Amino acid sequence: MTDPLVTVDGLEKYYYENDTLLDRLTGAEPEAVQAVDGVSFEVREGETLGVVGESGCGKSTLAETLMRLRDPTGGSVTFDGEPVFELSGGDLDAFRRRAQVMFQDPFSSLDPRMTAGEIITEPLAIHDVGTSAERRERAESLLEEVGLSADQIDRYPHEFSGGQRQRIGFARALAIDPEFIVLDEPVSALDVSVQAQVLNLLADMQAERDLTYLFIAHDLSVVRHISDRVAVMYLGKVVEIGPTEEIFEDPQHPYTKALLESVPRADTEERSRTVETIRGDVPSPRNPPSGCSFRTRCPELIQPPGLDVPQAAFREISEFRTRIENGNIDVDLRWEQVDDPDREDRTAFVDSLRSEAFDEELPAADEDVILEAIRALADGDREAAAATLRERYRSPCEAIEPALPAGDHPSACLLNEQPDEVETAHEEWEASHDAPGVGASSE
Ligand SMILES: Nc1ncnc2c1ncn2[C@@H]1O[C@H](COP(=O)(O)OP(=O)(O)OP(=O)(O)O)[C@@H](O)[C@H]1O
Repeated sequence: MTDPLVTVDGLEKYYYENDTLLDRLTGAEPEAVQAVDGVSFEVREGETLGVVGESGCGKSTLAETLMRLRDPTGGSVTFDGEPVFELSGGDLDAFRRRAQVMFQDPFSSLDPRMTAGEIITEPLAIHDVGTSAERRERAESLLEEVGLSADQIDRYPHEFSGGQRQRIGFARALAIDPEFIVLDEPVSALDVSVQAQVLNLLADMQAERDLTYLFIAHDLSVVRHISDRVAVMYLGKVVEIGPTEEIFEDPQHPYTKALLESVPRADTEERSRTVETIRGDVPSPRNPPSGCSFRTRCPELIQPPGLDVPQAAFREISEFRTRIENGNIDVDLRWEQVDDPDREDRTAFVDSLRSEAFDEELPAADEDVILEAIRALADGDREAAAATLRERYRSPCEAIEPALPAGDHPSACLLNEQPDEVETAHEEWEASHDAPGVGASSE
């Protein structure tokens, strides 16, 4: 289980949505959706690497790009020593036989006009393997292998249940005897009871046929039992990767910890504890946050040197800052809410926004700074409000981009061990921000 079968190195897939002729004529910069943004990992022979992350974090784009179903915008993939994006002719054909993909939705990924037998044998026909009688025989035995019966070969997808359709999809992926299968959310659309059966089938087949899997899911509990290692993705990047038990027992990245906190617990004692789920929405991959992309939702955001606000309050301050920086506070609406069309009662405006934005008690010095910022907003000076908060509350997490160091269980977080260049940048940043309000505004 040590040799890598698949090596993904700095893989990048940006979608350029606004790259129209007009944009090109006017010289407008195309707006990139940074769906996969510099992903590196290995899948070792015979193992299952689970990839998890919330919807939209780039899992399917990663799968499709590494299978060469989409063109990458950067990086490379190596399959058994061969550079996948440079293959052509017979070598590309061989790759397409050795690596298969099985998609999520059992209701849309199978062609409704084809019988189970036609669906399963299609890859064999494409690659011109066997006579049609041999292919039919192969489909019958595959149906049996995946827990269906050979006499269902002439039925259409609508005659099968969701779990049975996934079995057909899996039989199709197995038809050509691949070594590597990308399973893209193979059980997400199924009931929990059926999920377990399909997962068992995947595990049995892997053992029987020495398969290597890349198993994609948005749900950590699904990958736990089938994966040897797990990679956690957030906004197009891998933020942590490691052996499955370590990821579950000793998660390193605040995002992984938050994902684990949101997994429902079986045991009652644990179920009753306070579970802090991940706050806020995933930022747009068109405009990901600077520095660490998880910082806008992170419960462990690092404070600048010399500042020591209780963490919950710091988080509220940071969220308030983000709203101001992004222009997400409607000043006109706030004045309407305080019922002051002449905009004279600044105190009412300040009290109203202060109590809406903060549940936490703030230290006196911070209370003053927050009120100063809100007064600037009341005066219509959003930039002054943003600058006031930026000066005191700028976090290294927004200035420095963490990276995955080498090792068995790395995580991309400034709180954890980082590659030398990131450590150095962090130290230099700290040195130039020695106390709240000192030097911070120079950036
Ligand atoms: N063809 C496309 N053109 C432009 N943007 C796209 C395209 N396909 C996906 N995206 C965007 O890229 C990002 C990543 O999408 P992707 O489907 O890879 O994520 P995912 O983690 O697989 O999500 P899900 O689990 O919902 O499928 C999303 O913001 C999505 O809107």
